[in-house]
Amino acid sequence: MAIFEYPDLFLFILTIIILLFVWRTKIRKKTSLPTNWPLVGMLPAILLNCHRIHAYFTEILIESGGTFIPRGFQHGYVGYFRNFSNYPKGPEFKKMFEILGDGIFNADFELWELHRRTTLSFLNHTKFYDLLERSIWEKVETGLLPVLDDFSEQGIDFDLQDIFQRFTFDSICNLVLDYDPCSLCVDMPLIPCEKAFNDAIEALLYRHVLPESIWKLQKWLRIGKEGKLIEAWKAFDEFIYPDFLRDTTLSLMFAGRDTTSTCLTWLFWLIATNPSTEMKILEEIEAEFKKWRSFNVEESRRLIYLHGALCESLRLFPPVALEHKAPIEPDNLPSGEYIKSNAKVIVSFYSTGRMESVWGNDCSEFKPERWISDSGLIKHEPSYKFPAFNAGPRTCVGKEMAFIQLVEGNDVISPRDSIILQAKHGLKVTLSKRNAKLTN
Ligand code: HEM
Repeated sequence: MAIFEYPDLFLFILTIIILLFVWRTKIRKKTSLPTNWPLVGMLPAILLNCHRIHAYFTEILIESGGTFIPRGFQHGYVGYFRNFSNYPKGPEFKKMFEILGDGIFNADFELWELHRRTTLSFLNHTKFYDLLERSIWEKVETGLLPVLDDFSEQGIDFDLQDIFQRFTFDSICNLVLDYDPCSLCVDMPLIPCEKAFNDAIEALLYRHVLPESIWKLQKWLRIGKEGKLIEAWKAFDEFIYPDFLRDTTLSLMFAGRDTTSTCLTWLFWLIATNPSTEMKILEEIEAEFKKWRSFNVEESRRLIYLHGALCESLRLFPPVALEHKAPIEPDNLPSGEYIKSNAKVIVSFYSTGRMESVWGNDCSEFKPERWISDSGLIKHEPSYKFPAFNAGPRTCVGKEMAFIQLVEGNDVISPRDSIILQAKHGLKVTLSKRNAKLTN
């Protein structure tokens, strides 16, 4: 070849090519934006980051100014929305969450309005909060306390997330089915329906990431996460008699079990890794109530710092991390992006909580203080800034109920025991009595 007759020129061109390659690799390393490959589009990057998908989407959104249009794996947009009536959840959402049938989460338009009115009439009933407080407190006394005491006496480590999941599962069954399955007791019985929620939620998350054809194939072959989802479905139908109320009941159980237990788990992880926060929560309880004792919902409103810690946990780890929308009419997003009708819009609540542009430079730090105003009260943040309970007409109807459970869950542990974080997978902890620990 002629070029080999001019070795200097050959070396020069080779050096330029290598430099270009190194430069491109370096530039690419600095960016989180996925490469758009022929045929497979952005799927490889998405699959590589599957294990940290929320964090990955956050990096992408920060880099692209809040709105991102992925290509090649699904028709999709990740960003923010407005104009509620144009943004139902759409048929794609229902396909993914088929397990919830025609319940409130899957419903749009008239059916959703009907569900919402019915659910609110149940939750707004004058006797509801008395009943709720009594039933949660009973669960704390007959379930949570004895189980924690037992683990503490034995000095063995256990999964706190499992405890909280059992706590919220029993509580929600009590309210919705008027039946307490007693999954939270010293024997820690295996109740298939209770465990089925974990498999179902994992499979539903994977459906967001994998192309529809792949998860549908897995479903057909009954393998992987889809196989587990089929088993979970069976467990639900064996637990809740599949009549016309099945979808309503299961949706409320979905809403009430994992959200609150996830929030409690993350809160305790955050407290365990931020010891000064733990001390401040304890000092506040001591200052308000003088000595350790249980407190009711009304009294709990005086615990401003604890409230701030809960909001901070929900900001950093919102249990519902995403929201789906599918516009009826084409629209322009606030960022100016044009979206077609029926495009899938995913709003990331997780990312909103971790944007410097929304929460400031210290957005990744756990700081309950950011929720306390100069006058020492809880700061109200607009729901579009703090969407852990969603924003707009589809705001969570169980927010008050969730806060009651969250506070009662803390009521038990904070004053009594100390948590030592031990290991990964769930939240492995050992519990030791605070007084005993102090005298050691
Ligand atoms: C920390 C606890 C909770 C959090 C963070 C939370 C968050 C949310 C979010 C983000 C949504 C919107 C979901 C969507 O539209 O796709 C939602 C909806 C809903 N939540 Fe909660 N939730 C919590 C606890 C509860 C509890 C205890 C209940 C009571 C049963 C409940 C009942 C509902 C219902 C029925 C909806 C559907 C509302 C609608 O579509 O109009 N939630 N929740």
